[in-house]
Amino acid sequence: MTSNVQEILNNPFINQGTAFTKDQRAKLGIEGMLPPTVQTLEQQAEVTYQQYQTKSSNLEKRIFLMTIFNTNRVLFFKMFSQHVMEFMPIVYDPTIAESIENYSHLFVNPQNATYLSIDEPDKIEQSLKNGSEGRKIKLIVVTDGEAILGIGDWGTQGVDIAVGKLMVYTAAAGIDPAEVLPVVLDVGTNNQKLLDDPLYLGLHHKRIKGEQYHQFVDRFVSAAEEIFPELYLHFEDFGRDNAASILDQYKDKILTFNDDIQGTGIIVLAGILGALNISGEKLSDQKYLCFGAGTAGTGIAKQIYTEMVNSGLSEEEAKDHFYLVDRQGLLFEDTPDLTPEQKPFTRKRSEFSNADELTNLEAVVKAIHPTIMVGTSTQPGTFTEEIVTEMASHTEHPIIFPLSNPTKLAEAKAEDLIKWSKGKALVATGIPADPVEFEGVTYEIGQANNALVYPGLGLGAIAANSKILSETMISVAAHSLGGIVDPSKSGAAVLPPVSKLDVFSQTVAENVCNQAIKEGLSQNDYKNGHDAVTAIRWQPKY
Ligand SMILES: NC(=O)c1ccc[n+]([C@@H]2O[C@H](COP(=O)([O-])OP(=O)(O)OC[C@H]3O[C@@H](n4cnc5c(N)ncnc54)[C@H](O)[C@@H]3O)[C@@H](O)[C@H]2O)c1
Ligand SMILES: O=C(O)C[C@H](O)C(=O)O
Ligand SMILES: [Mn+2]
Repeated sequence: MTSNVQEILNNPFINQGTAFTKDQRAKLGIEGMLPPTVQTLEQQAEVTYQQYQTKSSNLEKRIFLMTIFNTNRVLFFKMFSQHVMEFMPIVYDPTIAESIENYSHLFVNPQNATYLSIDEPDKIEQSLKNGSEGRKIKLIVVTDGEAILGIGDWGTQGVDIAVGKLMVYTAAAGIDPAEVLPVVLDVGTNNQKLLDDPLYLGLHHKRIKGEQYHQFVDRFVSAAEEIFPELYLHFEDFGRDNAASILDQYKDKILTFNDDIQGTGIIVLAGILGALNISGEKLSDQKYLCFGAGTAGTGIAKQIYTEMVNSGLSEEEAKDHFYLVDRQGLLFEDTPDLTPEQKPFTRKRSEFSNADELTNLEAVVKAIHPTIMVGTSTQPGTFTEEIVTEMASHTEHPIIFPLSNPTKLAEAKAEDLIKWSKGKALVATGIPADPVEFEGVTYEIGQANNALVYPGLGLGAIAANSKILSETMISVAAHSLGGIVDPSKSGAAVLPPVSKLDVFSQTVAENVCNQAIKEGLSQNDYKNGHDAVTAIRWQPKY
């Protein structure tokens, strides 16, 4: 049995370590259990950051930060707030990919996550209660690990994406870390390497599909809604066969969000609006090419289509701006194996004299002359020099977003895109990219990663205790990201910088919350978004 005293120092939600004052130490009965000098949070953050700097690899840095996270949440988030730009790629994408791939072998602590097994569905309710330990959970990030970033199926090891996404929620938008719960639905894995590894910590069987899978997901959703009545339920990295159908099943009934579909849709729309602000062009003049029409690719296309319709185009007119390319090449009405999300954006073969040849990206780019090309294909290096120069020869300001994560999967590097297009391309990448120097101009590269928007969106929806997440709340979020970048400056980024993440998350949250209030979706008494958001925003302090 653990004594109460030990529980205090082992509970990251209440532990303050060396910052416990003499009075607190006496009251809590922990005198003599810490060195005598009482430190300030600032001193703790300083000494911990010094230790962090001695770690040489990014993975070691992440592992070190996780020990702080597991020991003392306030200290962890204090440091995160002081070093946002530096910590984002360590805590989150791309380093998180390495941590997921090696999870079972690196395991030391479950990080207050909840692990649900499809083999024991009767334990869902109790497991959620155990995991939350009486905390009032308002935000769950759940994954089933099937499509982690672009690295595929990692089974139970995918839990780290839920943990990492939640860390960014708190760092960016001040969601109280005691009110969140990372959840993994372990339904098996088709990753043979994991199945063959006796040390793999998840279920050692293939993924269960069909009715049993859907019942398990539904039972989890019902239990979570029942146990945590004010819940915002965030789905992350589900596979292409399930992500959109699960969202459609719940989006009009509960407050839920799919990050890969909606979060990515919002950030890419915001990036395109930023790019058009720089080029002075109109959205309705653009030709949009999606490369990799899976969960994210079709989610983005739908968001941009919705924006076109909202700005006055008919549905038919708006659809005519889209071209989707997947494994089969350009997607036509009669292409085999279309997903339900791809179908609305397919083309007619009769539009092209060489339709049968449009089986690869280069041929499609030559045939359609896109002005926007967004990569969510998981295929590295596929935005080649030939393709980019061809695109740039037909449009003054090609908008090119290689979004596949992590770094090793990106369709192109920002530096190459700027160079190949002779500085014409307006670029954003999924992972952080350094500024690019080209012919005397410094090009800032925006990060089109849903992390720039999901925290503010969630904070706004939670502050409103909204009934659902409406399309207009989503659209408001996309439009909130303008204004921070000065588009008249040469080489300006298409999106605001991660260094201002906390500032624009607040703007997004207030606007989203106001929209919920306006639509009558809010279930609390606040009259405006500013008050509602400010009231719940958590700060790292003792
Ligand atoms: N930057 C961001 O915020 C962000 C957000 C979501 C996803 N992503 C990235 O996008 C990528 C895709 O994620 P997803 O969740 O949509 O996965 P997904 O599996 O649903 O979609 C990938 C799609 O690419 C297609 N594809 C595979 N090989 C191809 C090829 N050779 N040519 C054309 N298409 C091909 C697949 O058939 C599939 O439709 C991942 O790398 C992910 O990290 C980035
Ligand atoms: O996790 C990220 O970095 C973004 C996105 O959700 C992805 O799946 O790639
Ligand atoms: Mn994702």
